[in-house]
Amino acid sequence: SRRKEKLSPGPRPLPFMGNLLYKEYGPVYTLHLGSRQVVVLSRYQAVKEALVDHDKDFSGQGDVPLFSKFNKGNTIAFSNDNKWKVLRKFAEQTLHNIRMGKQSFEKRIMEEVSFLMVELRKNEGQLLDPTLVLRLSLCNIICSVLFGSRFDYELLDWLPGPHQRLFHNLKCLKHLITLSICEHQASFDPSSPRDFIDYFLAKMTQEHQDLMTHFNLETLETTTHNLLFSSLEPLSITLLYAFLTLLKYPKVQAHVQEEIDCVVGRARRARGAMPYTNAMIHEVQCFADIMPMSYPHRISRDTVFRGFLLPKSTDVITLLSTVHQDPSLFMTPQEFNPEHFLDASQCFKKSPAFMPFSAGSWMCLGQSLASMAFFLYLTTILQSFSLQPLGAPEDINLTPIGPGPNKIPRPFQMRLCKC
Ligand code: HEM
Repeated sequence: SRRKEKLSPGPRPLPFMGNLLYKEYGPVYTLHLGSRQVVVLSRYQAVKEALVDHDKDFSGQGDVPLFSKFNKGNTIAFSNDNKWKVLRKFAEQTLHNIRMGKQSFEKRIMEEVSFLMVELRKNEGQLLDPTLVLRLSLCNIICSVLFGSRFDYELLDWLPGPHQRLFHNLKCLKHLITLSICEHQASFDPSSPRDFIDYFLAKMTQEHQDLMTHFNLETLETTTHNLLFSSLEPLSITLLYAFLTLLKYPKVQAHVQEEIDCVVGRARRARGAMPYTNAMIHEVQCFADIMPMSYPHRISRDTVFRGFLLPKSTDVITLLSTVHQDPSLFMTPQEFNPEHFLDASQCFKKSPAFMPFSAGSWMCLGQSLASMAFFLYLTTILQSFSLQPLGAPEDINLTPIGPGPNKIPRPFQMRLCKC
């Protein structure tokens, strides 16, 4: 009965969260962040029940003031109900069309990997901090999907100001997008869309008489920006973590290389044929756990969840990191162990607790692009090079730097040695 329902318990106020709080308060608790109350969900079962089984109740957009200020609710993440549905559906369909099209994801990624390999070969045998070159390369993949073009690595070297500005200065990115949209308009052929911007322009033409349409130039700018901004950081951080982890665990690296040698050349580079490599990539993503929580969501109607009343408009945070460390689903959650994703016959085994991209209807839009990029980057690089650390592997520190919404690996250098 409703009388038994109570607000979820929780500390007040506490500046941090995670597994410690789970131990004290269980999988559902309330945090008081200034004047706001936020309900926090931990571990696989509660997170999955909220994001997948109760997705209609948890379907409101939470608020992240920085984003709302910049995008004014005019994009996919952090837009209102109806706009989110329309833009999200369009973006999903468009990314699917591009993935399956003549210039598929795979072709775009492999083209970029070949440029990266030329750059890496120039550094063979030398100490290299791979951060910048990887970022540029991954940025080019996203640019290829969104704008149909890539930047020359040398050209980027000549851009004024530190490179970080290109990635972090929101206004600078917006300017780049505006320029690209103008170029697209000048060469636009509705019968053969080349990239995300062309698909959006085609939709704008289709709906130009609809006064209520969400498809206009301003939304095109903010949505393209949203896709660029949401993708660059997680893609490069994950790949850097993959390198760092392979440096720390040379046996895992050797195992992956054996599998590559055995499969590539005989068969197409395919994830299905490379279970250990696939397992390693899944494990890196869970272990690195670069986005420890999903974006905030909001309860869309009064909801009873696991015996607690969550009133309409309550903000909810799901702690993905507690899913990745859930001992009921991972044998050794504190250790890097690709066996988490292998069965007794060493075949790849999915885990329901694999949630780096979150789950349910809010799940990351870029999952298939990101997964394909990790696989093709890692297999191509490890086919040609073995990665060697600067010091002893056991001294490599995998703990992330600083507090912040994302976990970022410590800067490192490595040597690429020809296999
Ligand atoms: C390793 C790579 C990536 C990781 C770990 C990652 C992770 C995530 C997570 C955890 C969310 C929040 C989901 C939620 O609120 O429950 C998210 C949302 C999102 N991601 Fe990614 N992402 C990655 C790459 C990408 C890429 C490549 C793209 C673009 C092609 C992308 C576009 C987005 C967008 C647009 C959203 C907002 C979705 C919405 O609100 O409906 N992400 N991502």
